[in-house]
Amino acid sequence: MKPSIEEIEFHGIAALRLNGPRGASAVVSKLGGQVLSWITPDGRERLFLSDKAVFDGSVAIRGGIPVCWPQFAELGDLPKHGFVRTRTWQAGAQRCGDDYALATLELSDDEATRTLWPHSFHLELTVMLEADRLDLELSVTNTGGAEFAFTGALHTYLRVVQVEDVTLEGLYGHDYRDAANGDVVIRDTGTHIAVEAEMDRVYRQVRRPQLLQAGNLSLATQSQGFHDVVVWNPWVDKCATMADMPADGWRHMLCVEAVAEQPVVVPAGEEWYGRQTLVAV
Ligand SMILES: O=P(O)(O)OC[C@H]1O[C@@H](O)[C@H](O)[C@@H](O)[C@@H]1O
Repeated sequence: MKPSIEEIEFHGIAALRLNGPRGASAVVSKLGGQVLSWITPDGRERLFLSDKAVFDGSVAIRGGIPVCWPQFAELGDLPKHGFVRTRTWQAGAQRCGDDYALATLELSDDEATRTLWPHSFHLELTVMLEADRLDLELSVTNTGGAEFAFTGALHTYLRVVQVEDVTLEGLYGHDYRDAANGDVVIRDTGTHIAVEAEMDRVYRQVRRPQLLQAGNLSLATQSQGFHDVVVWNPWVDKCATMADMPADGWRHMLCVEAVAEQPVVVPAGEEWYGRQTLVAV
């Protein structure tokens, strides 16, 4: 079947389904401009979506690939992770070829966003699905008359069978801020990371791709424009405090996020791009 794109309802909300080559598919919700599902040709769902996720826009949808913007985490006075996760984006350009399907979602400032953050902007999230690969690009255009600065992330929730059994390679030799342990900055000296407790690490200036290995399944991630990588798992206790996570949710996810932790300055009229690529290998 040739790649195609259709408008669907997913958990009761408007979304686009990208049907890619060899049976690959992805679902992108208009709420949040958020990828919620990515299935590779082997039939496996690669993204975690919480069974208790809320789809009414009152809180961000827990799982998939939320867009955090114009603030990452609590690095400022805005709501945590900014405000675009709970806004409705508009469908933009769509294109399909023999080996890809591509869709763009767009969001601009309005009165409500300007009340929170007094700047004019236009965001485009472009999702390109190929057989074993998913590319996300966030473009930020400053449509106002003065420069602004933002932090942000593509907050990717990877689905894993059992997080205790996975390793993540590619972060050797990088400094990280350990947000789960008093924000101390540590240099990673291990060849890989294993998750054995709550983990909330901001790896800085990451230059290499990361490789998530889980038994005979591997997934590579790489980012451009976003210079930092966050590795996050809430583990048992924090997960238990999260209303939109099942008790065992922590076990089935690992966030490997493409992050801009240092403020990115966009002059008036200019554009910035950041990307994250996920490849099933
Ligand atoms: O619950 P939220 O707002 O989606 O945030 C989830 C997590 O997102 C991660 O990016 C942060 O590093 C964590 O500190 C945070 O807890």
